Parts: sequence; C-alpha cells; structure tokens
Amino acid sequence: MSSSVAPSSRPTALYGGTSGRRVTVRDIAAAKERHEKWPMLTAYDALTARIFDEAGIPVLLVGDSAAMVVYGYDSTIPVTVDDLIPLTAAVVRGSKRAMVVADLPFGSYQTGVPEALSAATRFLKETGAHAVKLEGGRRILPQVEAMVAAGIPVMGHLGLTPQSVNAFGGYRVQGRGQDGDELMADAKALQAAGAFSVVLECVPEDLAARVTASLAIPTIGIGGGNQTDAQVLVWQDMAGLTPRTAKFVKRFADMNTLLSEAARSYADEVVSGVYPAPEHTYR
Ligand SMILES: Nc1nc(=O)c2c([nH]1)NC[C@@H]1CN(c3ccc(C(=O)N[C@@H](CCC(=O)O)C(=O)O)cc3)CN21
Ligand SMILES: CC(C)C(=O)C(=O)O
Ligand SMILES: [Mg+2]
Repeated sequence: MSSSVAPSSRPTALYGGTSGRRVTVRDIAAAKERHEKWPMLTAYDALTARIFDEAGIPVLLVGDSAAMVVYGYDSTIPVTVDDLIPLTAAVVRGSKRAMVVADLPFGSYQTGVPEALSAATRFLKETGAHAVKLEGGRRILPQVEAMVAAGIPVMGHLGLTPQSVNAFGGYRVQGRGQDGDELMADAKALQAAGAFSVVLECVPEDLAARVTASLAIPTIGIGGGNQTDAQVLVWQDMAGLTPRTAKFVKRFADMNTLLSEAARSYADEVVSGVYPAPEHTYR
C-alpha cells in the first residue's frame, strides 16, 4: 500500500477500519452487525476508480450498465464478458482499498453452471476482481452455489433486473403486492446459497426494509428507499453526467454542464488562438 494516497477526510467506517488493505467480504458482513450504512458506486476506468477509492467508497461495481454509459447501447443486453474484462481490470488497477465486484453480463451465466463458473473465473483470473454479481433468484441458485463452492464471493441482484428488460416490458418498479413475497423468497434463497450481499433495485421501500430486516447479509438499494444497508448508483447518474435519469437518482454534481462548458471554452480558445498560450509552449 502506498502512503502517498491521502485518506478520505471522512471515510465510511467500513472503509476507514480496514487500515490500508482491500475491503473484504468479512468487513462487509461486520458492517451489517454494526448497523453501518455504506456507499457503492459503479466504475469503468482507472481514473474514476482511483477518485472513488480515495473518496472512501468501499465497494466498486463494474456494472454491465457499461453497455449503456460506456458503449452506447440502449440496454444492458448486448454487452459481453470480453467487453467488460478490460474495464474491470482497469478498475482493479486504479483502486487500492475498494473491493471490486464484476457484474456478469447477460448470457454468461443463465445458460448453465459450467458457463457461469467459467465466466466468473475469467473475471477473477484476468482482472483481479474480488467478487461477481449476477441477476436473479431461485432460478440461478445452482450457479450461485457452484460459485460459492469454488470460493467466489457472489453478490445477488433482485427486483428490477435490467437483463430481463424484455420480459418486464420496460424498466418498471418490481415487487409490488404478491410479487414482494416472491422477492423475499428469492432473497432468502440467495442468502442460503451463500451470497454475501444482495442488490435490491427499484422496489417499494417497505419491501426493501422487510428484506433488509429478514437477512443477515447486507442489502444494497438502488431505488429501494432509505432502509437498506447500503446504496449503489451508476456514477454518471450520481455526478449528473447522464442527461435523463430515473426517479431514484440524486445528482450530487452537474458534470454534464461542467464538461460541456469546458469543451466549449476549449473550442473557443483554439478557434480564437488564445490557447495554447506561451506557458503551454516549449522553447
Ligand atoms: N445510467 C444508468 N443508470 C442506471 O441506474 C441503470 C442503467 N444506466 N442501465 C441499466 C439499468 C437500467 N436502470 C433503470 C432505467 C430506467 C428506470 C426508470 O426509468 N424507472 C422509472 C420507474 C417507472 C415505474 O414507476 O415503474 C422511473 O420513472 O424512475 C429505472 C432503472 C437502472 N440501470
Ligand atoms: C446499478 C447496478 C446495481 C448495476 O447492476 C449496474 O450498474 O450494472
Ligand atoms: Mg448490472
């Protein structure tokens, strides 16, 4: 570990307590026992991974949302393991203390246990990621059990699972009414299969609160209200870079305006000859 990295001025307790080493699944389990809330962000490159790591974000997710925010597709369906591996490796290289979770893309684990194991092992071997995430409940339990048996930490993902957008008919709130009981059963099954945490996306807050209270493993909310153990956002949503976002997003900065104004100023100064100035010029 490098001592040149300034620690966050106000690290999360989870992150601050790991004294320079990577956050582990045991740290995350301990945080739930201490009733500590913690933040997760997505990251897709080394520079942002370093910024979030140094800001005290204890867990970084290389989301298959890269399909949309990096690759420009209109859903997460097209992105592949080969697309995500270089991004995941960059996030591992850019971070020092965060646990890095690799999101398994559509098609890499639904087809069976051997396929799921080979996708997950590729991420751990070729990128240095510390855990994997996959979408679904009881239907993918054999895959979760096989990964856990192989020593791969697994993060579950229930509710609005975007890889099922075609089955849902759009990005809609999940788990209302009777569906909530099914989601609860899926969450308990994932925990029993050995998952170390579970993302709850776009579900009513009372359901997210009940699941959080019923599980020993932490829940990570995104559009699940304030009662989950952790929260996650796509970083470009959090930073106000994406133009349109879901209701659950809070924009903590306006990077869209900031970056747009920077690009316009740069363009103006090149056109007018103001940039580069003498101080940017070799002699
Ligand atoms: N930039 C980005 N942020 C995300 O959070 C995200 C992605 N991309 N890509 C993959 C999925 C897709 N996600 C989405 C996309 C849209 C809504 C959305 O518009 N939801 C409606 C809910 C409508 C209802 O009431 O059922 C909303 O108005 O918030 C939610 C999650 C979350 N994920
Ligand atoms: C939003 C999170 C949970 C995700 O799965 C992703 O970014 O792909
Ligand atoms: Mg995802």
